[in-house]
Amino acid sequence: MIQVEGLVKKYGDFQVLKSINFTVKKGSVFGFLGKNGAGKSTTMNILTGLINFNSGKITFDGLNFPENKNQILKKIGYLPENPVFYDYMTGEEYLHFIAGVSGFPKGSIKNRVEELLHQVKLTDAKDRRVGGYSRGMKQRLGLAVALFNHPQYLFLDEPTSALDPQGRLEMVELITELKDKSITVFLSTHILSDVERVCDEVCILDKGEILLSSSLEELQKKYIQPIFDITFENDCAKVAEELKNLPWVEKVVQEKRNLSLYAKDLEKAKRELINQLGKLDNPVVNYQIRQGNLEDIFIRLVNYNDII
Ligand SMILES: Nc1ncnc2c1ncn2[C@@H]1O[C@H](COP(=O)(O)OP(=O)(O)OP(=O)(O)O)[C@@H](O)[C@H]1O
Repeated sequence: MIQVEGLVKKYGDFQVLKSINFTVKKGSVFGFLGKNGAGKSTTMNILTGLINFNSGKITFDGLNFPENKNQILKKIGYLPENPVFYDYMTGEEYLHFIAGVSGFPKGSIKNRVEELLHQVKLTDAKDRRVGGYSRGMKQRLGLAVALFNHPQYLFLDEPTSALDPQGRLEMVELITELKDKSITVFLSTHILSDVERVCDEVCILDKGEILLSSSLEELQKKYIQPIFDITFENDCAKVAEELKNLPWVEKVVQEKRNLSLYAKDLEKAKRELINQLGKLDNPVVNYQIRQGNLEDIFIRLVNYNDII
């Protein structure tokens, strides 16, 4: 278990992390979410010992960090956002190189490399130069590096954000397989559908503060509610302004002719919305009530429109 209490990080006068608290349960996949600049990489860099922090307490399985840094780092694997390789080496050579520099027992290297290449599905590409790998393949090679020493804790910084849908799917599948091996995964991302697929716990960081920390299941129970999606014949910015002011409306998100309405009082919304729409001079061409997902929760909690 990782416990973070009152963690503060400052750069000069700028407080990047404003006394944050969270717990990562053993064996869970912990989704650490936030917009660009929220402080995700800073938190990961602190937890993986790359940078210091100003105040607060961090423990890994009850062991204080950084007092027991060397002991703790042995249990950690880290895949940075943009892993860097020697492009002239093949995937297999690169893993042998990593084994050498990390002091892995010589007699076991060959087997471990083979095992990892198989695990990250690069066996067929092991003799190709890394320079010719796709981004997805490079991320998977980076994952193999992070997994080399059988870590108990794996930190993945935006592992899917630069990938195409196929690459993302492959990475998410690999993370799901790690869950079965009881590795605790700390996954920083802003791709909400990936979080929904693979995470057990979710923590939302916004401007250096934790907005919410909960299991995905609780979050869905508490926040997921139906959403009214309406398409108009014409741009509906004016309609959105009018609806926003109604007492039973929580939030309205509008783009061109489309509008999504989140209701404070669902029963009232079901009855009143139709009446309101009938009074407008902008005809409705589509109206549906849809079950919300994690993206909708985010839109309600923070303005995530710029990243989704
Ligand atoms: N070395 C530094 N010196 C000064 N400010 C920094 C430094 N590193 C990060 N910051 C600032 O701290 C804030 C948080 O940055 P961080 O990289 O942790 O965010 P993030 O949530 O990981 O965002 P992204 O998704 O863009 O990587 C940003 O405002 C950033 O400009």
